[in-house]
Amino acid sequence: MKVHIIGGGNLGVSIALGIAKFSKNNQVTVTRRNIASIQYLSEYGIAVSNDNKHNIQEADVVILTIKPYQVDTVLAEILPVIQDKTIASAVSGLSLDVLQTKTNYEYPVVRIMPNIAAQFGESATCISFPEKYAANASPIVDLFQDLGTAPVIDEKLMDAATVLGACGTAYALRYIRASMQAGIEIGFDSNTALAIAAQTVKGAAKMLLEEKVHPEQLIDRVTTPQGCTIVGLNEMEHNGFSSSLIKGIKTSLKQIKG
Ligand SMILES: NC(=O)C1=CN([C@@H]2O[C@H](COP(=O)(O)OP(=O)(O)OC[C@H]3O[C@@H](n4cnc5c(N)ncnc54)[C@H](O)[C@@H]3O)[C@@H](O)[C@H]2O)C=CC1
Ligand SMILES: O=C(O)[C@@H]1CCC=N1
Repeated sequence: MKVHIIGGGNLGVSIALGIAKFSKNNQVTVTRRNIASIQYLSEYGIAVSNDNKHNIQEADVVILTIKPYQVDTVLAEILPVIQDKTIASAVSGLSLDVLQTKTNYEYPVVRIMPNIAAQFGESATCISFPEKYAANASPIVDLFQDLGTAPVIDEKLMDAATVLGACGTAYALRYIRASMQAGIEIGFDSNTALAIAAQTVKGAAKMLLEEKVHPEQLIDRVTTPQGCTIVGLNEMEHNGFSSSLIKGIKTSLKQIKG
């Protein structure tokens, strides 16, 4: 499959690199208004252009990784030249209904919500589409499975998926940063603290994903009675650790829903 990504910014570039590295059956081109900062993608065999219509004719799928306020301009430019190509949108908050209205119900549409770990084959990409476009969506689901996991979900959960799966990258990184700061305070240099904190999160996530158990079952294995883990965990909870995460995630969701 040939993929044309419009919007070579943070997300567009991470998807393009992910495809080049992990999805050998697919080819990718990228456009952006100012291409100076993404010229290096050509080293990965990714053609870049500042013309959204360049390379678009050869594409099977057009992926939109632009900001919500850029959608109308881009659609006005590309719709006259893309006939029945599938449009896959990663634009946050843009529902399939609104996208279909903007495209006059004439194009197969798919909503995708990847995260920037696509570049490392580790995105959690939620996908939804109208049932009538299942056949068009199928190769897109396959592609994002190459870039991590790609569950198909009910569209009413796509905003929630944006928060949990895409914003979630930032939340996880902030946890790592806080651990690193604490690590420095208790004696490590910053590089060592970061390496330990990041690997510990990677290990915890890997155990969860492979053992498919509730996190608390693994926490039980770490918390020695009257030991140092449980007193630290309880102190964090007294200070609102879980509560602040839950409140933050709900606030992010409110922001998307407007
Ligand atoms: N950054 C992330 O982690 C994620 C972002 N998203 C969504 O993806 C979209 C893009 O987000 P980012 O990549 O962070 O933004 P960004 O600002 O880094 O990327 C957007 C890119 O589109 C380009 N662009 C703007 N107008 C254009 C046009 N007319 N033609 C071609 N290219 C144009 C810009 O130059 C920019 O490079 C947003 O809707 C965002 O909500 C979704 C999931 C994760
Ligand atoms: O912060 C944002 O609005 C975008 C959507 C998901 C990740 N970044």
